[in-house]
Amino acid sequence: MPDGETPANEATETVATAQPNDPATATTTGAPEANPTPGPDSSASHPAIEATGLSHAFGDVRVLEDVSLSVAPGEIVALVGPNGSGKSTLLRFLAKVRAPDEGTVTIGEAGETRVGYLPQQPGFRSGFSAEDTLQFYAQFVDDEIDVPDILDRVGLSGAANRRVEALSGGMTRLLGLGRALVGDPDALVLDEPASGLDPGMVERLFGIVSDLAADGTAIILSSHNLGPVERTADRVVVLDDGRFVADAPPREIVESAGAADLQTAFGTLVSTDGVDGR
Ligand SMILES: Nc1ncnc2c1ncn2[C@@H]1O[C@H](COP(=O)(O)OP(=O)(O)OP(=O)(O)O)[C@@H](O)[C@H]1O
Repeated sequence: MPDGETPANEATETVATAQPNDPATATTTGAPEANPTPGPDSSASHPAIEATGLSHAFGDVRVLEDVSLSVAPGEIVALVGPNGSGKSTLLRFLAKVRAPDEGTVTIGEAGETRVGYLPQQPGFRSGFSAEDTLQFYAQFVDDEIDVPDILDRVGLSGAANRRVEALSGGMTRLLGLGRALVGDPDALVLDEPASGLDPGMVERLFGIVSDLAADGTAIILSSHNLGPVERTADRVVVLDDGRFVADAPPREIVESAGAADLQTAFGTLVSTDGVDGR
């Protein structure tokens, strides 16, 4: 890495993801089975992330109207909704990258829970390799970080020495996931982690998520990939028009909609007339 330069992300929102953490523990990856994780840790006394009464507007565009949500350790919560329904906005609040007009977000107990955040459009400073980039973030963590292991987990071992500006869109997203994993965070906020990934990498991505949850990581992710969401998530929260129109295990949502699958149920729950003007 050239002296005096760093591969720090140019987007301020993502700088907040690098937090002093414990060393990463090894996890395995692979295609997810149907809801393969043991599920949320119901014995945990505190949610990893708790949001209460969040409301927000951009000018006269009301984006969120009094939404509340909690994510338990080991739980996978999928946030789904039409384009422009407010998912990214809510996830920024949950990651504490930005504050809502109203409401509170509490992360764990006494500020001890560490959060990794993958923004919808992760950005990296050009001129540095994928490995150098993760090494940069690893220096902020007290313990030694196995960067090659993180690259392997997100499927980027073969591109470790490639400059970030030469990564494809999907590879850039995987590097963003790798950055979110530095330091083995207790909670992960992932904004469309599967976007732009090929089908094999989508399966791998949800496999990584399942493995992390099985190790106790609380995960909330947004996704338009409703097949993997239905197979992987413990709970699906459907956001439409600034409010939650469903918050239940995927099977319950499908059954209560009398649908064959989550994709079909989604169509009955939200307006699909196109992006609204809220
Ligand atoms: N910084 C901003 N300034 C003004 N309006 C914003 C801003 N960020 C988001 N919005 C508006 O808030 C609404 C919700 O946007 P958001 O990005 O949260 O939706 P989303 O559900 O993540 O959409 P998508 O699925 O397309 O990514 C949209 O109407 C969007 O135009």
